[in-house]
Amino acid sequence: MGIWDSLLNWLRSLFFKQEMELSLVGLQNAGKTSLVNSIATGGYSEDMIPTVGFNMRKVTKGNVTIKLWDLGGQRRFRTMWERYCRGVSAIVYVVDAADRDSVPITRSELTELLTKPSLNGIPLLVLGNKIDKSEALSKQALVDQLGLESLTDREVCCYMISCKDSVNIDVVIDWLIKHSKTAK
Ligand SMILES: Nc1nc2c(ncn2[C@@H]2O[C@H](COP(=O)(O)OP(=O)(O)OP(=O)(O)O)[C@@H](O)[C@H]2O)c(=O)[nH]1
Ligand SMILES: [Mg+2]
Repeated sequence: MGIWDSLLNWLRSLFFKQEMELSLVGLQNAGKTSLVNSIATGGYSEDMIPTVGFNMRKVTKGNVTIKLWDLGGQRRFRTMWERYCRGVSAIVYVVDAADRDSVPITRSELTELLTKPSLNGIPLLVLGNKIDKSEALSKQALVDQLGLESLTDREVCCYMISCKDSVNIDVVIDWLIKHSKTAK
């Protein structure tokens, strides 16, 4: 590579390099840590350890460096969700779409989180995970049961995914990259 090419590449990387910060929230066992692994390496494991508190991971996709706050979903950790969602480019809310009994709780936790004034206007990506399971809800059923259509004061998007079978992980990454421009 000539010196001009190197210089051009360097300039390009200066202008196009983007950073974003995201928080992953949702009930325990929804698959948040599995999603981080899926985005970072495409790996998947059945033997996951529940997240205690939170983990931070940095993942680079193309020119975008994504800082991910992977939060614990057990009840005792939910009070810290708001703190880690402040100032992020997007909130990613992961739902176990195959655990139908937990949907009312996940809805009330989401509603509670979104009432926080500090999180006003932050885009929300809702992911219905585990669609490899036959009992998983359809996208429309999940949207209805979570009441997503009534959320009108921010951008809301919903995808159905499987970390296990790597379904729609590419669509999630595209959505994240598109939202990196608003990174602080
Ligand atoms: N069938 C299926 N199982 C999944 C999928 N994604 C995650 N799991 C399983 O769900 C369980 C919980 O996954 P985690 O990623 O640890 O869930 P989490 O949301 O991080 O849980 P906490 O850290 O406790 O909040 C693990 O046994 C995973 O293997 C999926 O797409 N399909
Ligand atoms: Mg976890």
